[in-house]
Amino acid sequence: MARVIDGKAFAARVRAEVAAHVARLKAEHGITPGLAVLLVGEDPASEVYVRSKGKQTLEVGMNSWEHRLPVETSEADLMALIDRLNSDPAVHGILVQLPLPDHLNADLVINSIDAAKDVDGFHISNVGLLGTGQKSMVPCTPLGCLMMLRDLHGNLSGMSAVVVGRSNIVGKPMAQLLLGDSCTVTIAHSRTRDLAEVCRRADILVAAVGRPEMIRGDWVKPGATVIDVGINRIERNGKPVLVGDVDYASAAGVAGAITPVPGGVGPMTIACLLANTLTAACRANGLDAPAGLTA
Ligand SMILES: NC(=O)C1=CN([C@@H]2O[C@H](COP(=O)(O)OP(=O)(O)OC[C@H]3O[C@@H](n4cnc5c(N)ncnc54)[C@H](OP(=O)(O)O)[C@@H]3O)[C@@H](O)[C@H]2O)C=CC1
Ligand SMILES: Nc1nc(=O)c2c([nH]1)NC[C@@H]1CN(c3ccc(C(=O)N[C@@H](CCC(=O)O)C(=O)O)cc3)C=[N+]21
Repeated sequence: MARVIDGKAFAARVRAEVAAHVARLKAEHGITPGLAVLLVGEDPASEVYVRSKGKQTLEVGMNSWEHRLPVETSEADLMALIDRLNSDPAVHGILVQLPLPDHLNADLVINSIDAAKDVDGFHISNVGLLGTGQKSMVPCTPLGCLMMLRDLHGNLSGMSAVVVGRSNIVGKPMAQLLLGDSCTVTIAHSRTRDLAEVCRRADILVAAVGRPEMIRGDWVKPGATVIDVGINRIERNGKPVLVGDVDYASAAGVAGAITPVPGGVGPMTIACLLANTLTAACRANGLDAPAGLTA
């Protein structure tokens, strides 16, 4: 049976490390890192995440602001708020919760955030910096996956990595980070032929598809490390349950290590958001960001 990678415990360690650095920043430099989260409309899943982010931000000693805006908020009003936060020196990180309502252009909104405060790493400047191997803000979910992989394997150099999914928020940045660590990277997607065969080549298999339990045990190379990014709410025996993009029951029998859902990648995403806010606060004040909490 595969070793289960405990993302919840790992995330708690990351948060403790962030909290220690925050305490030192306050004591030695008088700086308190601050994160502003913007939520437009009332998506129930987003509500849960935003509340959880706010709570954990305060727990590590940072300032937290939540801006809840009505669903009919105009692009101009949202961007005016972002402008204010961009020029507020107490705000080191700005996150606009996605998805946005249809009448708002997410690219336009995200690119109006000061790239140095873009703790999601979605701004076009950060995407370009990551792609060219320069210092940037790195998307939280892929960063969390990378931290777990480095912890497990030490050096990823030369390993064969397959990322299933090519979204801008998970699949593509994940592939860039694995490439940066010298993996041989394949990006698979809905048009990939023989997906099962492609997956079976992976020493590291990252699933970011959004299809409940699509990746089965016989797609997994024996001993491979499986990272399941998927968060799918389905009904089983009449009860709502959370499952990943990997069929855990069959994959755990074949893999060498696997992340569960829940308790795997999800908690690491929020821990990395706090790490990125700390990184942004350090850099805004001309200080180095703590190694180990960045890519
Ligand atoms: N744990 C966490 O912190 C986070 C979890 N998530 C979860 O991760 C999953 C992926 O999210 P996200 O990247 O935003 O999703 P998107 O819907 O943006 O992208 C899904 C990707 O999967 C590909 N895909 C869809 N169906 C198939 C298929 N049958 N075979 C192969 N590839 C397929 C799509 O291919 P194509 O491009 O060809 O359409 C696309 O590239 C979701 O379950 C989401 O909830 C997301 C963010 C954070
Ligand atoms: N601008 C932006 N940045 C994001 O990073 C972002 C976003 N928008 N929109 C939505 C997705 C999704 N996402 C998750 C965060 C935490 C868990 C998480 O903590 N999951 C728990 C379970 C939580 C539950 O029970 O619902 C777990 O997997 O154990 C999951 C998913 C961040 N996202």
